Amino acid sequence: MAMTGAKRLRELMSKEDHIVVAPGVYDGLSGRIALAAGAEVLYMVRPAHLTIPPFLSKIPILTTATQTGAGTNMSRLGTADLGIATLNDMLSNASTITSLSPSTPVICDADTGYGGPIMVARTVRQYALAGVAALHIEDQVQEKRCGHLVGKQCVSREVYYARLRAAVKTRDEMGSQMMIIARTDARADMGFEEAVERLKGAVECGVDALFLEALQSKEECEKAVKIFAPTPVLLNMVPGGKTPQMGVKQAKEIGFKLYINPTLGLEAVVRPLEKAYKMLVEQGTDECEPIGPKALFDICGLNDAMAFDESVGGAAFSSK
Ligand SMILES: C[C@](O)(C(=O)O)[C@H](CC(=O)O)C(=O)O
Repeated sequence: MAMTGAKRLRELMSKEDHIVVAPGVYDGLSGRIALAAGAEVLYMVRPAHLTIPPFLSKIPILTTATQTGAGTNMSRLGTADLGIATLNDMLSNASTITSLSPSTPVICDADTGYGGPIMVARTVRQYALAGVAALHIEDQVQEKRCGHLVGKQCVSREVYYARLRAAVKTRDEMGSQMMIIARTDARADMGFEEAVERLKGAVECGVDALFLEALQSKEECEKAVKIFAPTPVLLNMVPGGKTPQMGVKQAKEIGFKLYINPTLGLEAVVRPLEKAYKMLVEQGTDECEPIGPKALFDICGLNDAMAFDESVGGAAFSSK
């Protein structure tokens, strides 16, 4: 099985003096836009039958983003990040995103794994088959919520480790290179020390990287990176969340190997979209600066799809 995205992500993660930056994407359009913006890593990939659209051909192909759970809940289901998206919702969204550019590593939220060890195994298998480069599994209860909300509850260490062992064992049995990232949400209600102990145990379970959710200060960030070295540590930068805001440069200086900003794409669209819809509803007009339908579809590979059709003898889009 080709695991190009996973292999690339491993290469990137092992580069010295390098931090992988993965902007959060939540559907095909946000994925396309992140790719065009030249992000280093996305949560996504491209179908083999499509060549690179001209507007993308000048940007580095090796881009990475993260498929955000919050984004899938909000964008696909119109629900809050309360663990409402199921494996099938996440998987279908992940497949959409990974299909955009197969050489691009896509990192996906796998929440709690969606059940006991047998279900975690199923999740891991399905994500790997969908071309996901890395996923993270956490220790929240099934009725989970966004890691930056209050009132989180965690399962016992034993239950958590069974999830992680199931993930690692399944991945290994498949011969997949997909990375397994252990996330703990214990910091909020159990404290920093418990979160650290949980992740130490996670390393024993054979995971590849660590995600201490909602770190509360710069000092905690520094401590975490130091304690777990050489295991790579991810920083989850949520604008307005529990972790002090820091850019990629500072995160890299601290020693994080992976920087995700899951809600960036959501934050960027909500207010402008709200404004545009309101204007039409309330004033019967719009103030957008149109780029027109053709340019809109070009963002999603219009030219490329038409060229493909013609190259195999299709006549529907031929200009002749
Ligand atoms: C990383 C995360 O799990 C996600 O859904 O992308 C969320 C992000 C968010 O809701 O702010 C998280 O729990 O941190």
